[in-house]
Formats: sequence, C-alpha cells, structure tokens
Amino acid sequence: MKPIMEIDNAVKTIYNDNQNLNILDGINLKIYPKDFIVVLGTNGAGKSTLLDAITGANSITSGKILLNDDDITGKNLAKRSKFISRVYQDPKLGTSPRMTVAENLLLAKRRGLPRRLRLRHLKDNMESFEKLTADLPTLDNRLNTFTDNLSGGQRQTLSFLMAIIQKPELLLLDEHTAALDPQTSQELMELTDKTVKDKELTCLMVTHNLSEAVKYGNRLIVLKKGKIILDLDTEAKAKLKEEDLLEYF
Ligand SMILES: Nc1ncnc2c1ncn2[C@@H]1O[C@H](COP(=O)(O)OP(=O)(O)OP(=O)(O)O)[C@@H](O)[C@H]1O
Repeated sequence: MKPIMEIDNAVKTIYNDNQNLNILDGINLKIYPKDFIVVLGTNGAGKSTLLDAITGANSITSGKILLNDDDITGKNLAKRSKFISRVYQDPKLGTSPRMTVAENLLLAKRRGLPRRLRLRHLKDNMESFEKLTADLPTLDNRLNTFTDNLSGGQRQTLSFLMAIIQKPELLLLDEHTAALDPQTSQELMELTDKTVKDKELTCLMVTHNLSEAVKYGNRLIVLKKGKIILDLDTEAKAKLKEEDLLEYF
C-alpha cells in the first residue's frame, strides 16, 4: 500500500541559548490510508513542531515531506490547507466568532472556493447541516447560534465538523479534547473515533491522555527530544496497556 504521507529525515533546527538545537531530529514516518496514529510525548518533545511541519505552518530545516508522492516540502500553509486540516486544543481557534454555526460550516464546506457567502448557498446547505448536527447533543438546534455564544465543547465540536466536512487527505488533531470537561471530552472523542472509521479518514492525533492513547487508533508513536523513540504497528498497538506507556513519561 502506498503511504498518503511520507516524512523523510525531517530536521528542524532552532538557534537557542547561543547554540543550534534540533527540535525535530531526523523524523521518518510513513502514514498510510485509514491510519489513525496516536502521537504521545512529554512537554517539549516536538509534537506541535511536527504538526506545524506537516501543515506548513513552520518549515523544516532539512528533509522532505511527500503527500501522495508529491513533494510538498516547499509548499506553504495555504496551499497545503486544501488537503490537510487541523483541530487545535483551543476551541477559539478555527471558528469565526461573529458567524453562526451554519455560516462556519458553509465556510469550511466551500474551502478552496471564493470566500463570498451568499444566502442562497446557506439555504442550499441547511438541510445537510441539520442532518450533520442532528445526532450531536451539543450542536442540535444550534445552527443559527453565533459561535461566540457557544460553550467550549460546542465550539470544539464545530471545529471538528469544519475539519472533516470536506474529506481531508490528512486530519491532524492537536490535543483537541484537552481543554474540555471529562464528559464533553469523551463525547468528542467518541464522535472523532466514529467519524474517522465511517468516513475512512487518515488521522494523526496528539494527546497527553494515556487511556485515550491505548483505546483509540491503530498505530502509536512516542516522541522524545525531537525523535520517534517508539513506533507501534497495528498488532503491537492492539496488545498495548496503559502501564506499558508509563516508562516513556
Ligand atoms: N520558535 C521557537 N523558538 C525556541 N524554541 C522553540 C520554538 N518552537 C519550539 N521550541 C522548543 O522546541 C521544543 C519542542 O516544542 P513543541 O511545542 O513542538 O513541543 P510539544 O511536544 O508540542 O510540547 P507540549 O506538549 O508542551 O505542547 C520545546 O523545547 C520548545 O521550547
């Protein structure tokens, strides 16, 4: 099977305290279609830097990143955002506060098209947005609510729906449930897992939650000081227990 993404010896060097420091230190990773890879690592291990390198938010110093065999190393964030979507930890990132839930969904659905939103577009899509949110207790009957007035959990569910409404080649989840209360966090995690399976998405999820890391996904990597120090395939991940991970933290 061909990988969707291939990261080949990615190095990110920064100059800090009068010395060069590799915050990504030779990352090699192949991400295959329908992979749901959990990324674990202590604070400062390089997880966000890795996601930034994948989206193009931050360029790598050396190495290569291929998306479906296309070398995207030199492509910027805007060019890559047609294929790669990301949900952040902060519910405020990724949604427009002065737009309604429906308008935000429309914006995400029309990604790559002219940004003008017309009433006609909204009317044409309202039925599909109602279906999309009908089974979600957090967003049911909220389509006309301004995003500013949503709770953190509602807003994060909206961010997630916006990230997947146009099927991305690669979905990046950057501790997307970490800022939510335990109940809401679990609901969003269940929605995430179901959506990844139903829509056959390819996904990389950063988390600090060891039980989530064991329960979800088909592969797991652990980052430490910019290197991948553990890379479990589907078979090894299936046998994984929470205590097996403790030695890495
Ligand atoms: N622009 C920068 N200038 C200096 N140091 C940086 C910069 N960006 C990242 N770093 C350092 O690089 C290391 C990796 O940071 P990164 O944010 O990727 O870690 P992380 O694994 O996402 O951590 P956390 O779990 O705390 O979010 C850290 O030591 C951080 O301080």
